[in-house]
Amino acid sequence: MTDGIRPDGVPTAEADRPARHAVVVGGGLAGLTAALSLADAGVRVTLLEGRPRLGGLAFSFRRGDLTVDNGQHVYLRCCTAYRWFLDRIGGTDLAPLQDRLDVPVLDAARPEGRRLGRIRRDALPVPLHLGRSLATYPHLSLADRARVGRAALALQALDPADPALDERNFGEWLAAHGQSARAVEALWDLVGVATLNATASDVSLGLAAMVFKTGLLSDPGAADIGWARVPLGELHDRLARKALDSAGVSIEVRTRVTSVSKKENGRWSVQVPGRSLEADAVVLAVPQREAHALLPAGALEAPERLLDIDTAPILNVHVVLDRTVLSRPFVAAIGTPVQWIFDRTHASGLKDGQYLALSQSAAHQEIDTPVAELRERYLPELRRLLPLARDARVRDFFVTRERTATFAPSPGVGRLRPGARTKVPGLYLAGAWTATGWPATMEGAVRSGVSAADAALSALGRPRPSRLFAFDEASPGPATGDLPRLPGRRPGVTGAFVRGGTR
Ligand SMILES: Cc1cc2nc3c(=O)[nH]c(=O)nc-3n(C[C@H](O)[C@H](O)[C@H](O)COP(=O)(O)OP(=O)(O)OC[C@H]3O[C@@H](n4cnc5c(N)ncnc54)[C@H](O)[C@@H]3O)c2cc1C
Repeated sequence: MTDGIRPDGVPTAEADRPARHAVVVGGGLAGLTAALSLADAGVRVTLLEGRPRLGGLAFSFRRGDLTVDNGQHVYLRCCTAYRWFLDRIGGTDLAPLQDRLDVPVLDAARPEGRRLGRIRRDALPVPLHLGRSLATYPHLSLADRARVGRAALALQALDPADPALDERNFGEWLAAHGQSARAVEALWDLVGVATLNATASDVSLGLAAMVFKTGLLSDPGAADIGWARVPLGELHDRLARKALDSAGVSIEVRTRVTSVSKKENGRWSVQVPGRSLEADAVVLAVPQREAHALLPAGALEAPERLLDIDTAPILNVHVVLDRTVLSRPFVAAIGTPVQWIFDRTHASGLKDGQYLALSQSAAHQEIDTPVAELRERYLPELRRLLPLARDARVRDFFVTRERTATFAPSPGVGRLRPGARTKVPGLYLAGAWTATGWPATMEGAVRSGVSAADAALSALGRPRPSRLFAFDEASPGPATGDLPRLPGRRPGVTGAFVRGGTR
């Protein structure tokens, strides 16, 4: 008998003894969620993070008087787990959602005055909620608009959990469904590159179907956009730390875990420089390469698969100007290398002028380009897109580069992503790269943390805390085992809107 669990999976009296200790490795959103969830269930939790701060890939830093996010982050109304997380840490009001989806899209190639298109929704049921917006979208021809409508209906009929779809290529599927290069640029990639961090030709059809069905074709309000009106660090570091503290989690930053091993007494030993911690359960909430390095032998059937999960970069170009040149909180762009522009002025603490962040996803070509070259490329584009920028003085220009921002959503990636449970009792995996059914997002990270906590709690014989995020009953939640997902089982997605309260 191991870890207080009989072979038939029933917790023993041993498992019920108080103050079981769990160590969570990694203080990104997955680890924060796992730690909070375990502590809420009465488990004694230690959270170990290698960096000096919490928040993982979604963090802030200071640059002079500015507080800068490493990269613009948004979420959607359908991101019910991330919304639960915001609520749990007391951050909901600091990262509100739009009342209704409204994305201004500027086409730099069109004459000034005729550049603006809008992707908006109205209150009609799906798919009619986007019908009016599509019918009047100026960046597509009439014929393209009709073909987009037909492709959307075909997409709606796909089952994203079908493993065969994961092997197929979204770009090829779009071409086979009559989508022109223009439709891909002005619509499918406009949304897909920002959410999946890859262009359609590099994306698994299963993941693309998941994103478009969940965001645009499931519930009228599903794609309403939310973003932090404060620096990310305010949410994912300060408020998360406060919530962890009051839940009794012991937090150690600047503490890098070097190995994890099972002891003869059945407990776990977690090695950090100079000492080791003993635990009944360990959650590895670190990126896939780090997880591979820390996994003890036999923990996964094919651990080398983790190394085949590729990564994709995101570049953010930050421009501080002496005046306001963009009157909206954000715009998307086509006909230019610029992808999305966000107004960061208020969140950064800038007192006068305007601070814009250009969020450049799937930035393989530019991730190592020198700042001076990026400046030469992006300032003229900004001036081309935003007429008021032409007379503005640039006060500061800098870039942030995240080389491994997300896992690459390539065809076939689904079979590489393990669930929360490993083959060794007491050791669990979390991270946006695990088998959540979602692309690499804050939502996926939180869902993975909940799944890992669920798996650990059932092994420790602890009841699930009532305040823990509930995967919808119609969809049992992400796969927790190291097993291939079954056709027809879309974990945590089909019912994702039920709690969302859309309007
Ligand atoms: C620029 C950028 C823009 C993005 N935009 C969006 C967006 O708009 N919307 C969205 O939903 N998502 C977005 N994402 C993705 C999102 O940030 C991630 O999917 C999510 O934050 C991943 O969380 P995680 O906990 O799985 O992993 P991570 O954040 O990578 O956390 C892992 C943690 O483990 C720590 N660690 C690693 N090894 C060890 C060790 N040995 N010991 C101790 N600690 C260790 C790391 O320091 C890190 O803090 C973006 C990401 C980037 C980089």
